Amino acid sequence: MYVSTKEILNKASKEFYAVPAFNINNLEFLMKIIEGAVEKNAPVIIETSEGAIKYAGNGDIYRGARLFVKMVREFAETVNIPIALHLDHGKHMEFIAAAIRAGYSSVMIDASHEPFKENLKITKEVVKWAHASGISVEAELGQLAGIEDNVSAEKNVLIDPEEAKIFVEETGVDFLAPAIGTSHGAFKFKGEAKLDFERLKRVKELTGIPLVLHGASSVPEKYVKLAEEFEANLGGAKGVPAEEIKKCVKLGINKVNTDTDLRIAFVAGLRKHLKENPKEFDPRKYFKEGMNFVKEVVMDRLEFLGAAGKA
Ligand SMILES: O=C(COP(=O)(O)O)NO
Ligand SMILES: [Ca+2]
Ligand code: NA
Ligand SMILES: [Zn+2]
Repeated sequence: MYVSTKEILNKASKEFYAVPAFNINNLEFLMKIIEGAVEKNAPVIIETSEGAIKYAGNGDIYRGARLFVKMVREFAETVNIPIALHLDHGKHMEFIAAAIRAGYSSVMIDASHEPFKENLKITKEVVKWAHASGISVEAELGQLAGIEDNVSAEKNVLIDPEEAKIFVEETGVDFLAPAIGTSHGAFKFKGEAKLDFERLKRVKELTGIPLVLHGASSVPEKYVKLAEEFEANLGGAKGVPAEEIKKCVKLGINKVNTDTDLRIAFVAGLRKHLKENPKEFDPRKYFKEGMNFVKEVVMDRLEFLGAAGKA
């Protein structure tokens, strides 16, 4: 079923488990995410960044958004697990407009690089606008270091729990992404992962709404090693250990954004297959191994987040 993200996340918030939000850019990743979620009998959130929409629409934003809605709805309406489609890191109004018009389940307005008051103002407008079409909204407070699609933040600016309370009350936002120490991409931490659990606990207490963990890929050693065996160069790649993410779920994280792990799993399989099958030129064959690794990551994540069996 194609459902609202709010429905999926309110249930998860009540029962203290989390649902992964997997980023896609194409059919191949979408197929394996759905397959994995069906096998795990789990709800799943599909999300696309602004870059993914530009990529799919070949620059035509509305066409890209519409293509993803049609692909995801086609899958959702033929399986009996709840599936939502979410605009990830919406920063420009034309993407938010396209996602709302195309029929996304939810949109993120990411104005977290703006000063608090500005972020609040922008988010409040988007909430009014999206809610008028029955679409739920995610916003972000604080900044994740690293590249966020087209905005690069130098350093982590952690969320202020007291500000979060005011922000949620004033904007009516449906779910909130608190910056608590993660960052996007494959190179997250210099040393050990350090997430501010106390701060997360406080944000949940003061807001009481579903919370989102960005930059939540674990960058599993297994796929990094395999990719490097076949000439990848991912030296120093480091993610958030699954145990740390599980602690976040216990403290109130309900949506766990995962992009990098699928990319690394896929490229490991692709490199391996191409190297081992120099005669192969059928994409249905040479994509297969990487697609199966994507499915492995999906099923493992659904399991450890507690979403398995919750469809
Ligand atoms: O936050 C993410 C994904 O983060 P990763 O790079 O850790 O997969 N998307 O919005
Ligand atoms: Ca941001
Ligand atoms: Na998001
Ligand atoms: Zn993110």
